Amino acid sequence: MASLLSSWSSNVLSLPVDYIVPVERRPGNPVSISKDIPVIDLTHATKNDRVDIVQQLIKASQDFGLFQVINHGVSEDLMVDAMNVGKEFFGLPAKDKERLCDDSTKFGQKGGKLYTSSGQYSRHEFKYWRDTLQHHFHPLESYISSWPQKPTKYRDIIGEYTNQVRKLGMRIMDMLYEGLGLEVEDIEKEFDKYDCAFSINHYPACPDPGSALGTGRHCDPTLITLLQQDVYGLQLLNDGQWLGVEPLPNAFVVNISLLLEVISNGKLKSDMHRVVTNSVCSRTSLAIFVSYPSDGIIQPAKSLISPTNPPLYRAFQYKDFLEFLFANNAEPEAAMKYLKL
Ligand SMILES: O=C(O)CCC(=O)C(=O)O
Ligand SMILES: [Fe+2]
Repeated sequence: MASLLSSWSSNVLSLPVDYIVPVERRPGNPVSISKDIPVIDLTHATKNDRVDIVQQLIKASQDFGLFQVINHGVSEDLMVDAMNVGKEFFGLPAKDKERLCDDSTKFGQKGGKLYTSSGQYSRHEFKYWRDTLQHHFHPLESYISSWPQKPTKYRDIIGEYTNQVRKLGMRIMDMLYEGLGLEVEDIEKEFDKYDCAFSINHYPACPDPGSALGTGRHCDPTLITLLQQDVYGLQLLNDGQWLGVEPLPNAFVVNISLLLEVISNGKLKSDMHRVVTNSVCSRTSLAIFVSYPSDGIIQPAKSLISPTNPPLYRAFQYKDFLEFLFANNAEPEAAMKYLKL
């Protein structure tokens, strides 16, 4: 297993050659922060304004495949604590982290992963400038004992954070289904079937941001992803143009992901995004991925299909799709070819 970037990157003055991205994949001209990406206030989402908010969510999902939400109900203090604990984790001495990179630890056996660059380190022709800690969290009692023990507050804070953000994800899914006209009897029951994962991504300051990437362009293979970010770096491809996603205090970025594009039969679009680095400071992001269990069958919702609205995507078992993505380096074009009829 390759050594974590956060254990050595502060000792290098120039970008190691295996991190140099081919010219056509480099960040290119500076991308400015877009003021067009919708920021949706959920304050009154349970009251009279709900219909209006649902419409805003659907429109943003169609126009950008990405939006931000504010006044979402997740405690702001908790957001600060979770971000701090994520930073502290990557600031730990190398020996405390590298232990978790070994799959044979309790952490690895429970499906937790700590890796550098991407889950496919050895297969990539170049490396990404990032480290990631990822693990499951629901139901909490099944996973918490395998989570990192350092920082000492990690389990308490991330346990409560994932619980609250999962609930927010559930509310957003509920509203998106409502906007699509999909009947879901009991979102809480439905959501209990959903598989959720949590990631902390850490992108140290980079000696040559123009030649490197934090995360390559991709669409998430989930239903939705909720993301908290502290420093600029996330970019969204919209109408062939990269747009910068503004880091807003106390906001969550919500990505519409591939499974929701399929279920909505293309009514909602998954967004393609990437992460660029900077030379001044590190960047940390916290992500909650909401998706199906791997044995689930994904297909366009029956109620959205009619003779005039034929299915545009095929039915597939989620785990087959994940295997396909793995074999194809998560290339967005290959993913679309797999999904579309
Ligand atoms: O760090 C970010 O802002 C985004 C990371 C990401 O796209 C992912 O983990 O899927
Ligand atoms: Fe992503």
